[in-house]
Amino acid sequence: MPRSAPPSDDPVIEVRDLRMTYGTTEVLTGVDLTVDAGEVVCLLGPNGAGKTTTIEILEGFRLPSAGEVRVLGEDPAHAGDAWRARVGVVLQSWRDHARWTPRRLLDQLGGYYAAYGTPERPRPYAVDWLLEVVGMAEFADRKIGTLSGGQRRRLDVAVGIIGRPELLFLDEPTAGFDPQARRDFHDLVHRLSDLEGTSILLTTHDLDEAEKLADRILILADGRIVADGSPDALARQVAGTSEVRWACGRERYVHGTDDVVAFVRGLFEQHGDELTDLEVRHASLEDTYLAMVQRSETGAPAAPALVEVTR
Ligand SMILES: Nc1ncnc2c1ncn2[C@@H]1O[C@H](COP(=O)(O)OP(=O)(O)OP(=O)(O)O)[C@@H](O)[C@H]1O
Repeated sequence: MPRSAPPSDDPVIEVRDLRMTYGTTEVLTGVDLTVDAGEVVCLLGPNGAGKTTTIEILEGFRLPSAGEVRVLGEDPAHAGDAWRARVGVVLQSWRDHARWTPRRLLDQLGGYYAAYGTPERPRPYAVDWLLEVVGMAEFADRKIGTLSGGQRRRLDVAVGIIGRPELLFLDEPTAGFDPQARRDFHDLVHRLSDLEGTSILLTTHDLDEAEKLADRILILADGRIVADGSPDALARQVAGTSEVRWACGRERYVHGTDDVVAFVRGLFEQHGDELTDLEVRHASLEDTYLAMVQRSETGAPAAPALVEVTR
């Protein structure tokens, strides 16, 4: 596939004060977020926080109660077919056309996008290439109805990107994937982002996946975005971000610190040759995430992720 033109400077997604109420329940209470062209942004949040609601509003499948939403420069609620051809959506498990083969389905769907191709961004992707990159080449000519859950999920991804989208929405894309399929999928996201310049907004509950894929992480809790930054930048916002474990003779110790070098230097000065073991663990995205969500729920400053204990 040819490399696409470099992304423009305009944000691909701009959301201001987005609100969503179901009945009397206010699920989104003022979401502000921006996604720049070419970014991979991961939206995290507890169950029921409103991630799917937010994504569906951005996809134009759900009308918000209030707020300003621009996706690729348009309001998704009123955008037309040309806009939709530029946006990729991976929906939950493809169940239609059980007697068709993945190749035929992708051929058919790809045909709809041809009219929206441009010299810089020809559409759709070549079906053989796509079948290969989503790891479906060996199932390409099987009936869709006979595919396993994980194989079908790969087909969902292929269906979502056949039109060579500039912006791709992925709502829990790897749920049900085995470790190999998950790794293949991560490679695909990197490929789309690095080689195609595709902007990607995804949700996941797998923090390891978020850390691997995201340029930037957004945490949605209590109806709004409570944290926004790279995994490293978020970790630095949480106090006591590293854990030092050491042993002196038969005694073992643990201490949380945000200045590992100074602390370890002090340990050597104090114990020198008596140290028999030393291990440093930096706060994981999970530590950071849990501290941030806890802070938003209680309104209190994030508790140090690690507490000092001995033995
Ligand atoms: N059509 C609807 N009618 C009424 N309430 C809804 C509707 N859709 C979602 N909700 C409620 O809105 C809240 C947010 O749901 P949403 O699916 O957006 O959360 P989520 O963050 O994607 O959750 P999860 O991580 O569990 O997938 C939940 O309390 C849910 O019950």
